[in-house]
Amino acid sequence: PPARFDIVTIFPEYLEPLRASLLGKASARGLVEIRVHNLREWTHDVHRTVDDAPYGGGPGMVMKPDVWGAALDDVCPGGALLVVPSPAGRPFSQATAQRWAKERHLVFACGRYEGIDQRVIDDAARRMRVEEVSIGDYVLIGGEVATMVMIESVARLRPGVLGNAHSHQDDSFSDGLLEGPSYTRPHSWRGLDVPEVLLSGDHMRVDRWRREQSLLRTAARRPELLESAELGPADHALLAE
Ligand SMILES: COc1cccc(COC(=O)c2cn[nH]c2)c1
Repeated sequence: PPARFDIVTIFPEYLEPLRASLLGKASARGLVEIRVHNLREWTHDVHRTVDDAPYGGGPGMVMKPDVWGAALDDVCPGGALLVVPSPAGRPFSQATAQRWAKERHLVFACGRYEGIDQRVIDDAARRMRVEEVSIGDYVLIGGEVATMVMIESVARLRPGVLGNAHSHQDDSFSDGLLEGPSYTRPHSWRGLDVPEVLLSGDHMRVDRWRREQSLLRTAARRPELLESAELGPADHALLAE
């Protein structure tokens, strides 16, 4: 059965890229089902207002609870998982993507302005699972781009979405370390040569070299990942050098 992604947004055209390329093909093949809903369909006034001034004052605007409540009543059946992209959310990671890839139905609420009235989330949590999730420590204009990031990372884990050319078994982070450098032909390019080990045909040596490159790159760029990675004595020896 296809995984279903519903997205509620005031900028439906922002989600057009999901129709293109890989995900477009996956949708066409019935592997995933992506539906985009315009939040303004649930407004009640002639101006189709979705936001209002924040109680307690302060800058910016807050998205109205009644409009969102009406939209989520229609879009979310009981069993769905509601995702709210937000700078204030729990961090999104590959582990989140793996967990969500098992879900039948994900609904993404794309907030803008200063956010969505908290009661929308509190009310939704009465009848479905709700997760406020951050894709990183920076502030976007709205949740649409974060939603595309998350849908892409989840959809690619669904069987059949990726051609078998690039399986996700050996994803980055699959062993908790960063991927090292990659090379392809020609073996010499602008005076830069491919590391000789990769041309050696010695698979044991290649595997060991790649592990070393992952360790060194992780130590240099993301040392905090080393704590949770499974390192053997050879790994510790290399890092101690
Ligand atoms: C729900 O309320 C808001 C308010 C403002 C922006 C957004 C969009 O999300 C982000 O900016 C984001 C997500 N991960 N990192 C940044 C949502």
